[in-house]
Amino acid sequence: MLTTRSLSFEYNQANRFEFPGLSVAVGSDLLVLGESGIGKTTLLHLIAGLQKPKTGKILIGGTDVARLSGKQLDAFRGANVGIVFQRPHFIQSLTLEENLALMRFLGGKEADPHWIKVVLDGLGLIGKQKSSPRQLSQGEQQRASIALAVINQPKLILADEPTAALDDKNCHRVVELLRGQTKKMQSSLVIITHDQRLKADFSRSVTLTKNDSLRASTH
Ligand SMILES: Nc1ncnc2c1ncn2[C@@H]1O[C@H](COP(=O)(O)OP(=O)(O)OP(=O)(O)O)[C@@H](O)[C@H]1O
Repeated sequence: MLTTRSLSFEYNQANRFEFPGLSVAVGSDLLVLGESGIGKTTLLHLIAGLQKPKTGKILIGGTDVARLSGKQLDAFRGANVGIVFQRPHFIQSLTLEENLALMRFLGGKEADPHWIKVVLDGLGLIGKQKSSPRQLSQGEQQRASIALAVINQPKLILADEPTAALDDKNCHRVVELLRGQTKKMQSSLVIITHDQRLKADFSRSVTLTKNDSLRASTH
């Protein structure tokens, strides 16, 4: 479960943001849309605890991440937040299953080869566990980055432009996989994107907009 309230942030006078409150229930999802430069990645970084908000609360399963710092925050993020980046982040010298095992270690979870197989199977990657990330196709890499994000059974899955580089067929497939994993693990999913193709796939969306003072609106 994710709830944000009164979130604001500023890099400097010219780049100040006030974000709308978000609420995503367990097993549910939300699409956050907005044009380039509107603050989508900034919002994702605030929710993930990678940047500190100027004001506001970010509750993930009841814990206010805006109040955590240092090691507490790193441990909380590792165990509870899975991030799908636009370009996958792998350690190229490790196989796919070794990357997943390392992610579990970093999240403070026990190595669990059976669970790693279950996740790879669910994402259509079961034959690829011994492959190096660079041997995977672009679509396979994107599914592997979903595997990295969900391997620790996070309370919250954040996806930053996960479909930008994909064709229509793979775009909708990635969304279905993300939603399927979210339901299966009873997580909450937030997808942040400017990819308008996704709008039809989601019943709940928020569009970040800008006017005289930067503000955001909910639809
Ligand atoms: N470290 C920084 N210092 C100053 N300004 C920044 C910094 N990072 C981002 N910005 C500015 O803040 C604004 C929002 O950036 P952000 O990356 O959140 O936008 P975005 O909506 O994700 O854009 P895109 O879709 O192009 O990735 C931009 O105008 C950007 O130039």
